[in-house]
Amino acid sequence: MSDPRLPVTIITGFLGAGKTTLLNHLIKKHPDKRFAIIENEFGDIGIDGALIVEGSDSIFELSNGCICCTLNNDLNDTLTKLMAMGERINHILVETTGIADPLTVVQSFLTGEAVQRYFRIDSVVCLVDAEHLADLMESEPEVRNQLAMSDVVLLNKTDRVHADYLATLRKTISQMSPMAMLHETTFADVSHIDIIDTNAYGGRQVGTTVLRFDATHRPLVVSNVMAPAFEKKAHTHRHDITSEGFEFAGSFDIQRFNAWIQGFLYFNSNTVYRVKGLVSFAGYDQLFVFHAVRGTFMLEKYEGNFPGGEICKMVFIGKFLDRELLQNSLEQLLDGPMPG
Ligand SMILES: Nc1nc2c(ncn2[C@@H]2O[C@H](COP(=O)(O)OP(=O)(O)OP(=O)(O)O)[C@@H](O)[C@H]2O)c(=O)[nH]1
Repeated sequence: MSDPRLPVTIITGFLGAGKTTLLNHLIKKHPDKRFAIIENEFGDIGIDGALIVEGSDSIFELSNGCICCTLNNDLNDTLTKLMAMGERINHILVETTGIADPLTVVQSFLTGEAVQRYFRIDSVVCLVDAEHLADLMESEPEVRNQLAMSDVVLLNKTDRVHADYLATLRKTISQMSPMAMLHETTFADVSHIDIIDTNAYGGRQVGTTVLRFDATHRPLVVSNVMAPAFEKKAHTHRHDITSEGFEFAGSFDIQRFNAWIQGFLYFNSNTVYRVKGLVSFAGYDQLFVFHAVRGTFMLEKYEGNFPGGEICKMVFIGKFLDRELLQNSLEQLLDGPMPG
């Protein structure tokens, strides 16, 4: 008998690796699915929700924190709401923040009898940015945790590195995550790869001895797959990465913006990991999406519904961010006479 529980795909991967891009591919690839999406953003100004293509009526945004620590209770509340939605959904996609430890997110689905009875983790999918993996493995412990917890690894952005280098990356990844299925992708294109309903997580549990079963709880047995009852560890990891969000009711001058952002990213590429924006520019009657991952950036037309008006939302994620300096710099980019 097939497992009647609601499958959950957890999408992890460092900042800018391609998680939202994958999510959009999955929605388009599976028009038959009634997805609920849990979108977690590290910052008070949410942008990712606006970047998700049409196809799901149920998007839960958990912003201003990380579901692996401060927002863990919010995640539990969301799971309670999802349980009440019944047949309206048949698969859950969770996009974690780029700095989340997926273990804690996984634990949320394995803690509490009602949750264990209702949900099953289908797989933990990790997006890897081929261009930046080597540097990030050195500086960001979360990247190692994300790889270690994954059942499926998508080595993404293969267009950004030399083909010979991919062999080295494959070796590094298989050392960190020997049990994961590894695929190479560009723009997280999974049209030829099965990601949904692979039961990779359950498959991993059968016969594995690395997960510790807590003898004080009776583990649920469903289709011969044991769900381990994790002991919730005190969560000690500390994010020294911070996020600063800004919102202006106005438009940027495109030339000032271009000149400033290029210099800013060039001089701060070691500390600014990610910049996202939804921006209007003076003289253009549409919104633009701005993405920067380290020094690389792109600007594209916003395809979603835009009620009109002028708005500029920018989010910066990195280390040692100076809010006041950023605020002053962005104000100078607004259309009109340069402020004092
Ligand atoms: N060159 C290239 N760019 C990519 C690829 N995949 C995604 N991108 C771009 O990388 C940027 C970040 O992609 P997202 O999907 O937003 O990344 P994310 O992991 O959701 O980012 P966060 O939510 O900030 O952690 C966007 O501009 C994407 O278009 C790829 O394979 N190659």
